[in-house]
Order: sequence, then C-alpha cells, then structure tokens
Amino acid sequence: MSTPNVTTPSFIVRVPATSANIGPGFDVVGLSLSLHLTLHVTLDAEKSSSPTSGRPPPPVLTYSGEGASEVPLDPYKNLTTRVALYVLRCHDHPFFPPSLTHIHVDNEIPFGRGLGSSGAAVIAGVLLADALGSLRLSHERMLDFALMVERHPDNVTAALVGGFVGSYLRELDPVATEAAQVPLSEVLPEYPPDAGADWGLSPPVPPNGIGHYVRFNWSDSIKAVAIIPRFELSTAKAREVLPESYTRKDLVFNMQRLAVLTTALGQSPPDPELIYEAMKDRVHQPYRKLLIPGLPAVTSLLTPSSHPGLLGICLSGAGPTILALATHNFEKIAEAARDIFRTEGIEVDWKVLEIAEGSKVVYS
Ligand SMILES: Nc1ncnc2c1ncn2[C@@H]1O[C@H](COP(=O)(O)OP(=O)(O)OP(=O)(O)O)[C@@H](O)[C@H]1O
Ligand SMILES: N[C@@H](CCO)C(=O)O
Repeated sequence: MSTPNVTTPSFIVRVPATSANIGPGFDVVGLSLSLHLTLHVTLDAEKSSSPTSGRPPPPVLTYSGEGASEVPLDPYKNLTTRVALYVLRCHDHPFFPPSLTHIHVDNEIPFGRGLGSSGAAVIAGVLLADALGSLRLSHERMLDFALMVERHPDNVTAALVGGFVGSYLRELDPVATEAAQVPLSEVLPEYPPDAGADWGLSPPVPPNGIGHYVRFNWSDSIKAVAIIPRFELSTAKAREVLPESYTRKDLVFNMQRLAVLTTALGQSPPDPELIYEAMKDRVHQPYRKLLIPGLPAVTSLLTPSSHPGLLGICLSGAGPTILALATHNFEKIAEAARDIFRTEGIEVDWKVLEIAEGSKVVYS
C-alpha cells in the first residue's frame, strides 16, 4: 500500500472488497475479499471551531490506487464523502467538521468490475461519518444508511460485517417503504458551490431495521480466484438487462442450489461436485452473457474434473469479473480462464484472494 503524503492520520477507515451473488444468491449473499479501500483521515484540532457564517471549508481529498484517474476529488461530488455528509446531516451536523482537513484514499478495489467498489465506498462514507460525528451507530443502523444509497444488501452487508453473509430487506410498512424509496437524488443531492448557500431540504432519514443478515461458515481451505477483465461494466447497466419476472422452474432451480451452497461452502473438506452444481444460476448470469463475452464458456468449460482444485465458478456481482472458488491449482484455473477470454479478444488480470474481515476504524 502506498503511504499518503500527509502528516500522521488521526484515524484510518478500512473496508474490504466484496463479491455478491456467488451464483444463485442474486441480491442475497456476499463474500468479503482481501482487497481494501482505505481512508487516511487527518483532523486538525486547532481548526475545530466553525466560521460564524457559511460553511467551513471541506476537506482536501487525495487519492491513490484503483480509480485514481477517474474519481471526483471534490468532497461534494465524491461518493464516499457525499455519503458521509448525508449521514452527518441526518444527525444534525450540517457540514463536514472544520477540524477535518484531509482525507487520503488508497484503493485496491477496481471500479465497475463486480468486486463491490461502490458498496465499499458507501460503507467507508458511513464509517467516516460515524467517527467524525461520534455517532456510535450500531451495525444495523449503519446498514440502514448504506441501504438508502446502494439498495441491494449483498455487497454492503458483507463489506461492513465481513465473511460469507446472507441478507434480506425487511418488508416495511407503507410509510417506511416510502421513506426507504426516496430518489437517490434526495439522499445524495447536488450541493450548491456557493459557500453561503443553504443546503435546502432536510435529508431523508432512513427507517429503522431495513436490512437483516446472518453469517454462514466458510471452510478455511477455500480461496477465491478473481479473474478480472480489463473493462468496466456498471452495475446499473448489468441490472437493466434482467427481466422483471421469472418462471417458477428457474426460481426453484436457484433456491435449491442456494440452500445447499450456504452450507456446502462451510464444510471441511469441501465437496467439489456438490459446490460446482450449487453455484449454477438461472436468474442473472444467462441475461448478462451478452455484456460479458466469454462468460458462458468460462463457467461451463472449467470444471472440477478438468481442473482439480476448482470447486465452483460464477460471475462476481454484476460482472465482468469471474469468481472461481478453489482449494489449490489457482494459477492453472486462472490461466485457463484467461485463455478462454483471449479467444473473445478480452485481456484479464487475476488475483488469489482470501476471505477478509469486516470494516474497521483504527485510531492512531
Ligand atoms: N472508492 C470510491 N470512491 C468514489 N467512488 C467510487 C469508489 N468506488 C466506486 N465508486 C463509484 O462507483 C462506481 C462503480 O460502481 P458499480 O456499482 O457500477 O460497480 P462495482 O460496485 O464495482 O461492482 P458490483 O456492484 O457489481 O460489485 C464507480 O464508477 C464510481 O463512480
Ligand atoms: N446483486 C447485485 C450485485 C452488484 O452490485 C447484482 O448482481 O446486480
């Protein structure tokens, strides 16, 4: 990790990458992975009093690593700092605190590849606000705020609590449903550039207890090989191609597999035949193949018999990354996937990842 060009940070926020779905668990399961988004946050106690009028100057934002050339460095436009400001505003802190002088972001999670970069940015923003405002939010309440921004729970839950996690969104009463569905433009509004301008409407405070989760066991022998094509695919685009409804046959196909998968990945030793079949999906992958040339070939040609060590293979999140779960032979599996993608003219990078701990705030 590169060292930020700042004085000693006052605290660090560290959030893992995540892979959602793991085949049949569309919008349900997530797995935290050992690539991290890290914020190095510097506070200057001498600047702790607010100006008598207008807003205090926002922090300086600097960035290194993945996405550094494309991410907005204006704290009113950057996803992490906008989420932090949203959470602060919901707790009667109308501005970034004047003592917050600098945030250096070091990012290992590639953007728009299906490794939960946006979920990590959102969770980092919630944790940043929690630390800056001494809010002491519970994990449950943090999830409520995260779910107002990223509305499927799989990535944000796994990024926050870590491990192999299943989650659902509670059915809310009509008033709470409306509150949880306000447009994103009201949760993360455009902030007027004029320092004297009013922010306008109060932010929409989330209802309580939107998301609930459980952590499944994970066999220590299983690692995740992320095969990452060198192109971005936005989650929004990859969701547009999905149908509104499914046949009973396809839903039962996925539910049967998901029920088996959540236990099978915790067993030692893991059973490759059981897991390979349990990682198949009929809800999202078949529709996303047009956006990801090579997807059907990679997920059907690599099997536990052709590649010993392989347990199962699926699209990671909304793609285009492919996630191969394996106990050994990682390089052979990744290189075979690379060869298949090359026949489609797509270059990939690959990494062997561990299952990561959840998000942390560490004070210096
Ligand atoms: N660290 C970050 N800081 C600010 N914005 C970010 C950061 N990471 C991601 N983003 C924003 O999120 C976008 C990518 O989100 P998107 O949901 O499309 O993909 P993803 O989260 O990487 O994939 P998936 O949801 O399938 O795992 C980026 O283009 C960028 O706008
Ligand atoms: N479950 C989500 C994960 C991506 O954020 C999807 O597949 O669209």
